Amino acid sequence: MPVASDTDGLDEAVERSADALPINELFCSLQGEGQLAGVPSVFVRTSGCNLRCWFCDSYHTSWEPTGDWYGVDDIVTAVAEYDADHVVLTGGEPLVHEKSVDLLEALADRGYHTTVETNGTIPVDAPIDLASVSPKLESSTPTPERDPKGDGEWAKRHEDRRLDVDVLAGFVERYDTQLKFVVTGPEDMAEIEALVDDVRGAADVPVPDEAVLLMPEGQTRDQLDESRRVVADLALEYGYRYTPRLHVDLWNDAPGT
Ligand SMILES: C[S@@+](CC[C@H](N)C(=O)[O-])C[C@H]1O[C@@H](n2cnc3c(N)ncnc32)[C@H](O)[C@@H]1O
Ligand SMILES: Nc1nc2[nH]cc(C(=O)O)c2c(=O)[nH]1
Ligand code: SF4
Ligand SMILES: [Mg+2]
Repeated sequence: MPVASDTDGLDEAVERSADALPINELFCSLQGEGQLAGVPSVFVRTSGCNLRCWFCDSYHTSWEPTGDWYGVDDIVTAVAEYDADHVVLTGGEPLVHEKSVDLLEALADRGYHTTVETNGTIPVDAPIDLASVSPKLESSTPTPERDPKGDGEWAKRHEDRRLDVDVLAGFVERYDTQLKFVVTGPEDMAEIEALVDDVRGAADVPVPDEAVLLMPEGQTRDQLDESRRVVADLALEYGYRYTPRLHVDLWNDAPGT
């Protein structure tokens, strides 16, 4: 069923989020992205997002959100069916849902290592072992030409919301954090450099270059064949870290991977 597309509206989804989480999918795979790439992990994908990246690889959590509502205990039970001690909470944007904090607390109580995949626009206080923050660049904005659904109706809202340096600095200060940028080409680098500088200026802890990850844009193996080498060369040139999209390399765009 359709679920929250945003946190602004007083729709049924937001009311329901008071006692449950809208889950789009829950599966076990290898972490495909970032510093824990290759680690067997259970993925809990919530539905609903406050942004609309034109390239979103999880269309049915953002542009057309769908999912079913589950209580935290039921989610923990489903996670425990798998033989993995890492859990990745993702979406959609998991932090639009207050109940994500309860889920993270329940997972931490049971000894799981938790990663949260987030766009870094919503502050949170929760037991998070790795904050995998993916700040959204101008190249993510759904302009009329790039909008996968309409004629750019979301462009302004996306632009207004996509970056908050103080919120990003809060993640860096509070959690072990990786800043994982989706790179569409060399034109993204000036914005990445300026943003990393701004976060360094706002945070009272260091942000080492190895915590800044460049990830090629691409939802399919064919798309990554075009982008991964360009982005790897940019990582070498700028001294940042490259991250593959291992799951796409291995399983292309198959669901549940
Ligand atoms: C679907 S998002 C969900 C979490 C959160 N909303 C976010 O954007 O970080 C999960 C990860 O996939 C990345 N991503 C989404 N679409 C992508 C694409 N077409 N190519 C590369 N990475 C993509 C996001 O930047 C994020 O790091
Ligand atoms: N294997 C695999 N690794 C991932 N790392 C982050 C993902 C995400 O969608 O947040 C993801 C995903 O969807 N699959
Ligand atoms: S912020 Fe994440 S879930 Fe939301 S549209 Fe962008 S990539 Fe998709
Ligand atoms: Mg994914």
